[in-house]
Amino acid sequence: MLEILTPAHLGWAVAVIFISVIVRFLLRLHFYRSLLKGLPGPPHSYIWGSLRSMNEVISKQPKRAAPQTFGSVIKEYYGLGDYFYVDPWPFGDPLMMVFDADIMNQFTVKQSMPKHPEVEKFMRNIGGPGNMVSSEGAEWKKWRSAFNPGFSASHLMSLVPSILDDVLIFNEILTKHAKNQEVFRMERATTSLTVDIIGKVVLDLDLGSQRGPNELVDAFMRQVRWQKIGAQFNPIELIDFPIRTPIQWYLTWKMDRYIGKRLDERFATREGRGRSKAVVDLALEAYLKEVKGASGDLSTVKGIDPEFKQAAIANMKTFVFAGHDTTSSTIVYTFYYLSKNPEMLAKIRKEHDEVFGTDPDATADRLREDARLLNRLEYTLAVIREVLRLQPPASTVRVGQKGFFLTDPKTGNRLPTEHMMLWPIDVGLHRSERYWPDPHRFAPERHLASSADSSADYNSKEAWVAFSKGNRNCVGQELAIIETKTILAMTLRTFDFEPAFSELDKLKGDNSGYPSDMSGVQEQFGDEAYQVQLGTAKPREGMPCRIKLRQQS
Ligand code: HEM
Repeated sequence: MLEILTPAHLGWAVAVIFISVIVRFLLRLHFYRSLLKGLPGPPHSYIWGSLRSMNEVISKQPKRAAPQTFGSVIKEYYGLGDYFYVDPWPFGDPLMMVFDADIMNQFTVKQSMPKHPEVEKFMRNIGGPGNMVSSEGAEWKKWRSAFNPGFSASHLMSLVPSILDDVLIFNEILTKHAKNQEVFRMERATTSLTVDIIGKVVLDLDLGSQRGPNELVDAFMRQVRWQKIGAQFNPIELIDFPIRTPIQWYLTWKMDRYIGKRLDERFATREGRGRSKAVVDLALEAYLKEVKGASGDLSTVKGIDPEFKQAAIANMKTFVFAGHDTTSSTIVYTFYYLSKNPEMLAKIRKEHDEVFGTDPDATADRLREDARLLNRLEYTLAVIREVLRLQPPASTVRVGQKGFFLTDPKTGNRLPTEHMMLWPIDVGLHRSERYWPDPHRFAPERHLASSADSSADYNSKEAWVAFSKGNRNCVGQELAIIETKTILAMTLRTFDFEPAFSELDKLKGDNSGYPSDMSGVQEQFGDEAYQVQLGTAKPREGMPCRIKLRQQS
């Protein structure tokens, strides 16, 4: 045998493998480059696809800017229309970037196209197989219906007292920062707050991450930092897998073990507990329904089936992730925009005085008595919607299919989607002059039904997509709004907030995972608080800031 394998044979084998790899590469290059022929987009070449033209624009942006912002700047730089195609192969699939609400509706509402495989890849380490964000069809439906009761309006209102307990701790932390007169990263504080809130909603557990370290939260935060953002935006991801992959496996194992234990505990103690709408208990309820079957006999069920348990864990993790990251950024950006717009800050404070009385310290009691007071915060809701318009933390990404064409509403042209990633660009829709006059201006009035502001355009809500649209829209949107309103009601009249990007150097090496890097371009859309990608899109550098107690100022 060994005699047959001469060096010449080995040489030939290597040459054949090498040539096949090259041929395959060239065939795929030809395939992808031909796919976009004649379609609108930035300058495209046979060798580079759209990579060079993308780079021309992206290199002028802050180096850590969130990829979801790039579509808008590419559109503006090359003067493109409300949809166009980009070809980043071999770093990723061709993208169809959509800035038109009608076209977006065609693949999210009229027909809900499946999530792109990149979503599954993104969720693999944060959720896992069977998670609700990336699953499809019967599996997705099963979980969405199982969890829906956990997000009913009446149940969410019943959560307000528990949210208040966590916000009171948050206020103690802010008070300490105010008294110490120190610069700190607001995003760290709001993330611990929203994690603690979601811990109760999902696991019926006080994770206590505002007070000190927690194993699950620590693993989660590290996992988010190791999350890929796509090789087309960060090419290092093509080669760093020997380090990234084992770390991600380890963190997944830690999170699964923690949540698995909680599931077992809840399973063992399920009798004697009344009907609970914590996500963990809704998952168990779905399981018991499934195993009970037609016979209705549960006496033989001694534990949770491993396959079901794995999917339940994936969904718990998904809720913990989706339920804190996005809300945390929204709160931080609300503080930011209000600090830049004192007259709006005065207006929202006035609304809180009117609804809760003029003593801010009595707000928690008022809300414990009647959580429905939150429904009266009309201006506060407009502020939150406007923050989410300018800084949406997440978006949906779908996959095109053979035979599935979109229609240009202006020309009636059929637009191909096969082999494409279909991406409604939230940032682009939200900052489009076509839908929002003076689009970069922070103007909550746009969302009020009774506004004298002439820029308000009430018919344009179809272009507000912060929670996505259609049957895959955000299941946690009401919770996010209730939570954010509660936090704002409890903080805005007690503290004055001030961004402190110029003092970033004081936070260098603070173990937050943020680099405190002030080099290069540090503005996007005329704003220093641009979004970076860390899990979802978050405020740059975790929003360094100073805070003052109002009686101090
Ligand atoms: C301001 C806060 C939030 C924003 C902006 C937001 C945004 C979004 C968006 C854009 C999607 C669609 C993602 C996609 O199609 O891939 C989504 C889905 C989802 N969100 Fe949220 N979200 C927020 C808060 C929450 C909260 C608090 C929870 C949980 C309690 C949550 C749980 C989920 C889940 C489970 C999905 C998947 C729904 C499905 O596919 O059926 N989100 N969210």
